[in-house]
Amino acid sequence: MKPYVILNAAMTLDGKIATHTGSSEISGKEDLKRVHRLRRECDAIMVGINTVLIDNPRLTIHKIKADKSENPTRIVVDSKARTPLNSRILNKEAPTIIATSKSAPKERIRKLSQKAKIITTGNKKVNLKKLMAELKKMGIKKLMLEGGSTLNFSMLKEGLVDEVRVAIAPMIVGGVKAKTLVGGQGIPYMKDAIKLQLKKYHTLGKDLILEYKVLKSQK
Ligand SMILES: NC(=O)C1=CN([C@@H]2O[C@H](COP(=O)(O)OP(=O)(O)OC[C@H]3O[C@@H](n4cnc5c(N)ncnc54)[C@H](O)[C@@H]3O)[C@@H](O)[C@H]2O)C=CC1
Ligand SMILES: Nc1nc(O)c(N)c(N[C@@H]2O[C@H](COP(=O)(O)O)[C@@H](O)[C@H]2O)n1
Repeated sequence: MKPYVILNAAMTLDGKIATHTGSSEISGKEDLKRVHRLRRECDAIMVGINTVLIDNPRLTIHKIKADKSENPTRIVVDSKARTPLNSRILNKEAPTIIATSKSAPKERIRKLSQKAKIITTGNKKVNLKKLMAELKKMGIKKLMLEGGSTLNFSMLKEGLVDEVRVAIAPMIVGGVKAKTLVGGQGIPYMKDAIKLQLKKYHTLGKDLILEYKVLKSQK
């Protein structure tokens, strides 16, 4: 049992979700409104620790009108409990969960537990399947995965993503070190690629929105 997971991101035409310096303002203002409407539909938003360290995101609904009570729960996948105590994700605008592993230092867990709920799964890194099961038990039915590149790969590889929604901005930045929509170790052979089915597409301002269903592998 797991929540229904929607991976959402904005990328340039060359598939980058940030430049090599970490700059990532890609979506146009219309797309940001779409993203925040999607946030409002979800019970939780999940990101990887690097996204927190680089972007210091709020992960609340703040580009459209919404009541504070509508903010989804924020989740950081943070094996070693590195989330800075002054990060915006730990403010009082919404509940926060820090998903850690057994390798996290006890003292960091103690400090973070004063500001967030801690869920520990996995030995060295977070066990995403177990985390998803825990979240479902807690009543999280619909989860928005908001990156970054490394976490997107792990979630797709584990078969935990149900839908992929991307905004393609009419921009190209290049750079071998610039993060792409899906990074991680990658899949060695094209025959083993994660297969998708295009369900919807439309333009939104200057961006092109593509919505895919993830096809479950027959392994
Ligand atoms: N344009 C967009 O829509 C978005 C862009 N970004 C950008 O993505 C970049 C960050 O991406 P990444 O560096 O790839 O980091 P990430 O945000 O995906 O975090 C990855 C880290 O999560 C931790 N982790 C723990 N357990 C894990 C597991 N089982 N699987 C995977 N990761 C696990 C590891 O420490 C790992 O290095 C930033 O520059 C950010 O701005 C992030 C979100 C959306
Ligand atoms: N959809 C989308 N478009 C972009 O251009 C982006 N840079 C992102 N980034 C994601 O949104 C987070 C920032 O959220 P707040 O505005 O601080 O609430 C950022 O950390 C990425 O996860 N997404």
